[in-house]
Amino acid sequence: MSPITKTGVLLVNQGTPDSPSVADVCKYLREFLMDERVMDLPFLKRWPLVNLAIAPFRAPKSAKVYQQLWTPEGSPLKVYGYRVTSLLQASLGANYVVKLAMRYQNPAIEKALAEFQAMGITKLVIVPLYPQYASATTGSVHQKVMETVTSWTVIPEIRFAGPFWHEPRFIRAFAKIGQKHLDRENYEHLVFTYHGLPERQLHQHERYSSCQEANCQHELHAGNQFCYRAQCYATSRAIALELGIAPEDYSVCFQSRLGRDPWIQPYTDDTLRGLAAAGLKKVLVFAPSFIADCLETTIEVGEEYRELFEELGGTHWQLVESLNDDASWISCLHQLVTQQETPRPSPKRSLTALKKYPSLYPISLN
Ligand SMILES: C=CC1=C(C)c2cc3[nH]c(cc4nc(cc5[nH]c(cc1n2)c(C)c5CCC(=O)O)C(CCC(=O)O)=C4C)c(C)c3C=C
Ligand SMILES: [Fe+2]
Ligand SMILES: [Fe+2]
Repeated sequence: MSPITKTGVLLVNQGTPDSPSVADVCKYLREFLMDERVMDLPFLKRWPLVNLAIAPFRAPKSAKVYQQLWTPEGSPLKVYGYRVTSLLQASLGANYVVKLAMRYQNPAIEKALAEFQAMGITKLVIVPLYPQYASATTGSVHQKVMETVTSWTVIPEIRFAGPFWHEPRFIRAFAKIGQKHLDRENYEHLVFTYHGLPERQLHQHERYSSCQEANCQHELHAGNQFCYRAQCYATSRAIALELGIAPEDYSVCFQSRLGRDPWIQPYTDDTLRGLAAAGLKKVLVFAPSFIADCLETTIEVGEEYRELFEELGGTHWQLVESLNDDASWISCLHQLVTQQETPRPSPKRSLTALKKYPSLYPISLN
């Protein structure tokens, strides 16, 4: 029997409820928020907080919003996930088997990995679909995959691709979609809004990435390369550079705060209040911590923040569509899968991104 030479590719996104019913949303929230990397509290504090307070009270409210988001084919995150999986399979060809998994709920990571195992595949590329690294997202996917394969007799060769906050194909894909809006309307300002994180999680990141700088939003280099906040600012700089937008003409902010603890600032609602107070009325909004439209983009940014901006006197709050099944995004994924390793900020490597986006790495790395 000839050995299996195919490479398994597992695309992994955050996950979404199986249906927009209160019961399924509650199940999803429980699994999601019981992840210690998401709610970084000891089990005895996390369990009652999630199961007795947050999930049962949040589920009915979130279910209503999911009902607004739901399409006839299902949740957009999953619908686009499957489309991207087929398109990437076509792009990579017969030497690869591409599957989709979600970190929480379905399709489950364990099931996808078991299918690869049953096929005899011993070489895997895992692609967490988060452009910027966070322990709560990318880190959690890595952990789940490693926990799953740890009991196997033959542990496959595994490469974790990304993060890809600086990949030129990713930057250009977002810029190209944004440019269509800029061609149609004369926007006064750009906003880059990212999913937030509790501030204390950022400090944990900083310990691991040795980022001690208060101003990591201005610099990204080998020392702070895993700082989520620094990566978000670097993505924004790169997209703005690609579009020829000056630093004073865009703002970076963080959304989706949950609970009372401080999250990374500036908050998106404060930023848009500041823009409205400055008399700005036409704003184009990017959400580049997401690679597909989902609750946090379509509803939170596209509707809730738009309503707030309009109440404050704004006339245009236009969300740039996410990458979804865009051809340049598929080409970015192809590159992430087939390149030997994901380029990182380093003085020794000649990065395409470094040449194209020198301001991403503004300091000496010696
Ligand atoms: C982009 C990366 C994401 C980070 C970082 C992240 C951190 C994070 N999220 C929560 C709590 C919630 N997030 C919710 C939805 C949600 N989050 C992401 C991505 C990141 N989360 C996505 C893509 C989605 C949308 C999923 C969809 O079905 O469309 C939700 C559920 C929705 C709601 O009830 O509002 C919660 C809750 C925390 C606590 C956290 C960091 C610690
Ligand atoms: Fe989230
Ligand atoms: Fe930092």
